[in-house]
Amino acid sequence: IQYLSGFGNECTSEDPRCPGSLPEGQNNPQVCPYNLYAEQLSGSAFTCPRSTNKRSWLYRILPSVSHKPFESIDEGHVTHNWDEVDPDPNQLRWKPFEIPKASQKKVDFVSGLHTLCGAGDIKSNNGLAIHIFLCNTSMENRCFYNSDGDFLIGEGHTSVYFPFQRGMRFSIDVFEETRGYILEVYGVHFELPDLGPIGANGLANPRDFLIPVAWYEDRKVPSGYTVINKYQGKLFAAKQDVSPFNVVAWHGNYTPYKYNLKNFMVINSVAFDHADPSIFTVLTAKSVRPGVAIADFVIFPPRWGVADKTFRPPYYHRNCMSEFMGLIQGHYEAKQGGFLPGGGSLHSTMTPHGPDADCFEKASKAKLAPERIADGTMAFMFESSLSLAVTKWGLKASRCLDENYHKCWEPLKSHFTPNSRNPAGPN
Ligand SMILES: O=C(O)Cc1cc(O)ccc1O
Ligand SMILES: [Fe+2]
Repeated sequence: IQYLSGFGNECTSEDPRCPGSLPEGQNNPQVCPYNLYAEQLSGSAFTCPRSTNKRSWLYRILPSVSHKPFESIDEGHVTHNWDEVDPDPNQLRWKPFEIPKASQKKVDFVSGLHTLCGAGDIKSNNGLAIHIFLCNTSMENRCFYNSDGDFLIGEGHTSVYFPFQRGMRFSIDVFEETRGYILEVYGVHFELPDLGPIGANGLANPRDFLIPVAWYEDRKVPSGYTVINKYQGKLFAAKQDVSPFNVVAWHGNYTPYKYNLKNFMVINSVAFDHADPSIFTVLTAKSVRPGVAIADFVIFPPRWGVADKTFRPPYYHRNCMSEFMGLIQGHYEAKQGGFLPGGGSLHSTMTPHGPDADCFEKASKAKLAPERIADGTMAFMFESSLSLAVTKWGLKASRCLDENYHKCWEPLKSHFTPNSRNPAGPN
């Protein structure tokens, strides 16, 4: 696959098998080149300001409307019911979510979707959901699209994240038992965070976002191709007799894209103190309140720790935001044990959290030489201004909730020495 690069750019692309397939100078010729159908995909209201206006023109073999009616299907475990269980402010941690064995049951991306937590309202386009997918089989003659919002999808083996924006169809192939995390935001799109005093460059650089070029298949599927749609939180399926991946040419700024987390340009403290994790924001889905996100996607990438006279791991914290964390690979610096790749944790609004007792003891005594932090590791956080509710699957059916999580802080003891200002005086 070839890619164009840039974040949110206006691009044009033609499948090289059909040169000249993009109409010249207009979007709706009476007859399109190669007798294609013109179809607009709108990712924003027509009337959005230019800076947030998103749409693409697709030139396809058949328009998307060539399908049989949608019917409700009973697959996966997606929900947007945030009242399934009573609220629970406790620190929650999940062991690695179990992937079904292919030898026992074939499960693809859609049938392996499970909603873990979320908040807000799908119908008024305000909120988010965090889903886990657990699958062992490729989607065969099936594709998926989400009417409710954008899906930011990451899986465990690569460090590549795929935001599939609202309405875009995709089909996921897997080569082994596969697990991953999805951050869904309703009604808004992910953006690059502003850089402020950092300047014009840094964090996730726009040119590292890759957009696939046009490529079509003109494939009849007599047995039926199934288009699955998540609409108002429920799954529906419609049959058609051709592949939907029939776009010969397109232009616009509303496209699928992918980003490799290894390209993240890490900025951090080079003098003293632990900077807030917002310095590691890859993408943000903004709310209408300035500086307040529906959800931020934040990573904890491999880097150098060099801060002097500093307790270097994450500080103890209570936050008005909700913090869901996952681990793609390696170990997270604040929790050496218990937080495992493929698991997760949720520290809800104002719920205390921070390094486990072991981490505190070690980091308080450590010699502060320059040190590689998180080599071979990729942890991430979905941080939201909404107060998240956990689903029945998350609390019970997944059978992965770690009942002993709170014990990692139990050994914390007072070191208070009221008569001695040990160790440091003013600098
Ligand atoms: O480990 C966490 O919970 C996330 C986190 C990271 C950090 O560097 C500072 C604060 C914080 O809550
Ligand atoms: Fe925190």
